[in-house]
Amino acid sequence: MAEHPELSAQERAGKAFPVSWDQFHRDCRALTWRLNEVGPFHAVIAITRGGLVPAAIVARELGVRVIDTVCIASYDHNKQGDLNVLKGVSPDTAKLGGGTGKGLLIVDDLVDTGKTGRMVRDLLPDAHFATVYAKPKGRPLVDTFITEVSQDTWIFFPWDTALSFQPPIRDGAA
Ligand SMILES: O=P(O)(O)OC[C@H]1O[C@H](OP(=O)(O)OP(=O)(O)O)[C@H](O)[C@@H]1O
Ligand SMILES: Nc1nc2[nH]cnc2c(=O)[nH]1
Ligand SMILES: [Mg+2]
Repeated sequence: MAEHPELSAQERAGKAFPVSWDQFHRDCRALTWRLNEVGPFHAVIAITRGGLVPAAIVARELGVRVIDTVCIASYDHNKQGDLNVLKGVSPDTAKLGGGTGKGLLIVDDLVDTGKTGRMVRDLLPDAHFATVYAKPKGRPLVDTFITEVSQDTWIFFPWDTALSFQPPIRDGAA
């Protein structure tokens, strides 16, 4: 970050990895196949907001109906600032996890630098932490993930994007 402070994380990333709804759904189902070998889980905890969509799909596939959130804000659009825990797990969920998160499944869309992952690990050290995508810096913090992308890739999620015209590759499209 210090090398190009004027650039956003997205601009520094360079490569774009756009993900469609269909692809995301398939990746979440693939994640659940792996998680099904690890559970059962008492509850699913979504790291908002990006974790809400994968958490809904994973909870549906695992048959888990207790769903909680940890609300963390770090990137303001695409620049990472200080992490801010706006809401922790509810007392009911904390009790299910024996205080340390044992038997709880934390879900997020991705790990990048690992700062968010580190914070949830500190909150619930014995919980299982799953993400759909992982970049190398954050990967050691995740127990289960599906696809690794390089650190200089920016993932575009379907809820942040819309279909738009693309110029032909011959004319210089990326
Ligand atoms: O590994 P890190 O470098 O911490 O980055 C990963 C986090 O960044 C994004 O969330 P963001 O803070 O942008 O909030 P959002 O989920 O509400 O979009 C993403 O959903 C992860 O939670
Ligand atoms: N959408 C999106 N948000 C992020 N937050 C941290 N890294 C990323 C990324 O690659 N894509
Ligand atoms: Mg997030």
